[in-house]
Amino acid sequence: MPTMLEVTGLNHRYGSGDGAHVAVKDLSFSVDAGQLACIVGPSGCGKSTLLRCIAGLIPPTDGSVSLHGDAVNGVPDDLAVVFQDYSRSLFPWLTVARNVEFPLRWRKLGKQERAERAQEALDAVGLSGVGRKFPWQLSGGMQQRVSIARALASKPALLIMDEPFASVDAQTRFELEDLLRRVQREQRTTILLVTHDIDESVYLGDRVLVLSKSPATIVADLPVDLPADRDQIATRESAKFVALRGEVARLLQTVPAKQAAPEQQADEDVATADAAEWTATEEAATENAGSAKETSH
Ligand SMILES: Nc1ncnc2c1ncn2[C@@H]1O[C@H](COP(=O)(O)OP(=O)(O)OP(=O)(O)O)[C@@H](O)[C@H]1O
Repeated sequence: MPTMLEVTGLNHRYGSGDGAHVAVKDLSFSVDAGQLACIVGPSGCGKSTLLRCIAGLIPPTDGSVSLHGDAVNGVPDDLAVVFQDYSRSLFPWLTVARNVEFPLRWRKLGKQERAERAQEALDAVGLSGVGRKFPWQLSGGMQQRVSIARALASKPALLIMDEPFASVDAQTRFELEDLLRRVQREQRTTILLVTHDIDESVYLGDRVLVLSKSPATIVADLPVDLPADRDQIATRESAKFVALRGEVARLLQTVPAKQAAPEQQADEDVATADAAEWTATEEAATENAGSAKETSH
């Protein structure tokens, strides 16, 4: 598969002098066309900064980003972003169909084609009949589907997602994860998705990039060797899934420490506690599996 995204020697520093904060350090990776790469890292490590640099929203202090071989300087036309907060990303005064069509206004497309593209995107996310409603008439999960439809309607070369399912309930989250994997495979969309959720990164990803504590750098790039067809119950119970999520948790638990501001250290402690909890769960699961095997003998 050709390379869609290439990040080379990326650095980003906020401010200068004594008050400077290095958020991203010497970060390099690439994503192949059609791949879904998940990024997981401790809270405050620099994930959003990395995404902003990749999306061309802020220029990196050093290093480069290229999309299908073209250097990114400013937001590329063929890039779409889905944020966590769907309620602030949709226009409440526009219908769902108009929201989905909105970014297409800057494309050289006729009115009819814009409407067709919007309908196709709504069909793809299972919202065929709601084009005439307003976002506030929909549930949170449906609103996030509209955001995804809007991103897909522009047929982006790269879809960037920043914690897209963090604001919905667990059941809706599962549905949206399955929807995303289905749409990604059907449309061969290249996706870079940031999540705090270790399980989600393994369930969704073709690979998982694990970041260090701040400043963000890559500590591991793990291929997810799970079948392409995933199931919320069977996949999460499989030995491969449990092993991978344990590996990610361990990596997050042992990422190198650094001098952190007290409030940032508190956030990092929460992320590390989460990772420790997963490792403990995994050990318990492994022990249970072991005793189950022993019992069956
Ligand atoms: N505009 C800014 N000016 C100065 N410092 C900033 C700015 N934006 C972010 N930072 C700092 O850069 C570091 C990384 O922030 P960033 O938001 O990229 O992390 P994150 O991993 O996305 O955080 P979270 O997991 O909480 O979403 C943090 O210490 C943050 O305080």
